[in-house]
Amino acid sequence: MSRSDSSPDALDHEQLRVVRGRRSGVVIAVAVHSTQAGPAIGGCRITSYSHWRDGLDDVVRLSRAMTEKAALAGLPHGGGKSVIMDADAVLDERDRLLVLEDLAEVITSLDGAYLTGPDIGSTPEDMEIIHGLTGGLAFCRPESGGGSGNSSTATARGVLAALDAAADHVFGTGADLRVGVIGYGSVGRLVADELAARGCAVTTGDLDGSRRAVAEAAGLTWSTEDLLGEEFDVLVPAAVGGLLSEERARTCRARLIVGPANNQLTHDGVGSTLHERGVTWVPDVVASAGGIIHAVCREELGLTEEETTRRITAIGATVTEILTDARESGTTPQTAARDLAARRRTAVPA
Ligand SMILES: NC(=O)c1ccc[n+]([C@@H]2O[C@H](COP(=O)([O-])OP(=O)(O)OC[C@H]3O[C@@H](n4cnc5c(N)ncnc54)[C@H](O)[C@@H]3O)[C@@H](O)[C@H]2O)c1
Repeated sequence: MSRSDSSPDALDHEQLRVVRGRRSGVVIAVAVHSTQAGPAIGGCRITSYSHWRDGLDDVVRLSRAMTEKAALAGLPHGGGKSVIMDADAVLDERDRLLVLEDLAEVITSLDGAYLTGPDIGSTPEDMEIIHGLTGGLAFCRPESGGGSGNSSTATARGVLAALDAAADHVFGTGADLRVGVIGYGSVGRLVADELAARGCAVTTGDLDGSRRAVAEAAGLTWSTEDLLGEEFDVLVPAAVGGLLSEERARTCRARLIVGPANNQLTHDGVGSTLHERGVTWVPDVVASAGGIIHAVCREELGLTEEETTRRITAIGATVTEILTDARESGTTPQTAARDLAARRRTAVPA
């Protein structure tokens, strides 16, 4: 490791850099969890923390999850993540550039071990800038710059593949589903609208009430209630992470939970609570991978859109494998996903 850190969670990381940017003065952390299968990939999160240690915890946790996500998706990559710990520092365009230059400097110093992409607070346009400054170490650039563009459509496609496979596993093929979608944003909207178009009874809600008219026009029921407490066959978390706490896992009334939000569980034990209550939870590292599969396949591997779509849809087969393994071995889907990721990490195709 490049820097010693008191957090034991960071000790399984190959590299961890925490710097105060010399141009911006902002604290930036970059974590490379693994390069075993190839260079680490993972987005750049720009957000504010009450203490820099919280940002460090985030980058460590998120980069480890990226190693699992890349392995489960069959990508020739390990996991990494970067965190810029002051969202206010990028409000002004000139200041934003200084922060991006600082981040690019850290990425360059890692000698190709880490490639970044967009995450909360960062954009495809930011990736264009970092791509230029680092000589190509950023993905998900705008289509106008030769990149693969917005990842929401691919992410939604992956969520639908995961949902279809999991619903077949839990309810049997062709069941009429009542679905709740938490968050009617870029991905949630695509998933909710598609399910409604297929004839499912879909309820959605969003902190942003201005989305209600669009949702209702698409045939959805709008709710201002906490959808975790409502009765659904399937619940799709498509808002922020950390939605499923121990307490909420004990009271939630859905039978299946599958969605794109990253880091849905507040801690690993929540997965066991859901399992004990007979709620099937599809790990977000599997369900949310469509976007990154699209970016890597199009920008790096040079695959056609058709082949890329095939790889995204294969998320469904991975979900079936995980849920079948969990059922047969009596473990949680989380444990089954980790085991499968470990097996795939050593056998990643190009
Ligand atoms: N966009 C992608 O390609 C992608 C890829 C992987 C994972 N994800 C994850 O999926 C989730 C959704 O991504 P997105 O791109 O649609 O984000 P988004 O910001 O476009 O949409 C999220 C929506 O959730 C709403 N929201 C926030 N907190 C809420 C709450 N407590 N209750 C109800 N609504 C709430 C927001 O108002 C917003 O409309 C995020 O967690 C993101 O990290 C997205």
